[in-house]
Amino acid sequence: MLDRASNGLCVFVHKHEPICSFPFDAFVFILGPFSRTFAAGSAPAAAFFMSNPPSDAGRANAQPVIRLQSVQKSFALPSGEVFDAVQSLSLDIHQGDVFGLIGKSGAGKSTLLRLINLLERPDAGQVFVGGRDLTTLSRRELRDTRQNIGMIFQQFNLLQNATVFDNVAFPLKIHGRHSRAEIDARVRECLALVGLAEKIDTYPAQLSGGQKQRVAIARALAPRPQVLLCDEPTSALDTETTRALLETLRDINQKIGVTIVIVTHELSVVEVLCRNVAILEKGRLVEQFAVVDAPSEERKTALGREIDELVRRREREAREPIAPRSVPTQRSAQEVAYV
Ligand SMILES: Nc1ncnc2c1ncn2[C@@H]1O[C@H](COP(=O)(O)OP(=O)(O)OP(=O)(O)O)[C@@H](O)[C@H]1O
Repeated sequence: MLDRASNGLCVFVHKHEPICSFPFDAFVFILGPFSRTFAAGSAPAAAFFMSNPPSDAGRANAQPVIRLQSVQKSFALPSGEVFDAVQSLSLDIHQGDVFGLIGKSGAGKSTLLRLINLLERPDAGQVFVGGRDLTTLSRRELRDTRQNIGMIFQQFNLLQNATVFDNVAFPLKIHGRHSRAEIDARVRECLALVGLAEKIDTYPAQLSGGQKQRVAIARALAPRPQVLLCDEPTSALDTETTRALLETLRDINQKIGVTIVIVTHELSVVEVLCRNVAILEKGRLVEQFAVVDAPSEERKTALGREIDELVRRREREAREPIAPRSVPTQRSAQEVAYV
């Protein structure tokens, strides 16, 4: 049985005992795509999966996989005032891209990301994913269309009392239209993709933070989405684990062409992973550019200039010859001999 707790957590209850819990919106999001009501005419998500990212030339003419048109989102504050979190924002993201959303705390990054799958419904504007305007869909149609949009969260949101296998299989089982053999094969495929094949029978508590996030990625990819939304996926991870996870995300993007949209406050994440970036200030898009482009003197924002500086530094490091080994001094040679 499922219950919604007052603290916003979704709790699975058996004989009045809570079995596991995680944020309600995460549950709605994971569950949503796997309704039994898969309409015959809905977006053919599977057809998109395993497609290669188009070339830059092809992308220039292609329809964006995500199109936000003048989206607006406000929240009512306890004081009675209205806070404009996202203000008349338009944005195109193309198939196969790795797209970063950055900005200061409170700039509206997470709200914007959640507008893409309608975890937040815009007060105005349109949200197109895979060519469908999500704002016009019925609840049932939206559930079906969300098959096409995976999402991972900062705190992983795994089912603690389920094995890695069951966590990844969860969305496929709920959908109810896959055979056991299909689910088994798909779970193994996704775990191999994130480098966790050997952890299939372990529980989340036995995994490191980085491994938990990989399980979350595998679960998000299980239904073969066209888009993967990542909300601060490395914020709870140390530097080394972050680097490994970014490599995994890049690898996934290159292997299966899934479009990645990532919210982060770490500029190094943008520099290492993203092809394009949008900078938000007070709910508005103030700058957008291709990270791979040569640094430009025309950057409008401090964050844009900082990303340029990171790119320049990386280029300098790549050009610099490897420093020659220092010749040991007489003293250090003695120390080596002593050891
Ligand atoms: N449900 C809500 N009710 C009221 N205000 C909200 C709600 N969700 C977000 N906000 C407010 O909207 C603004 C933007 O929030 P959002 O989480 O999108 O920002 P962010 O750029 O992701 O910030 P951070 O980097 O700190 O996570 C913030 O001031 C936040 O307090």
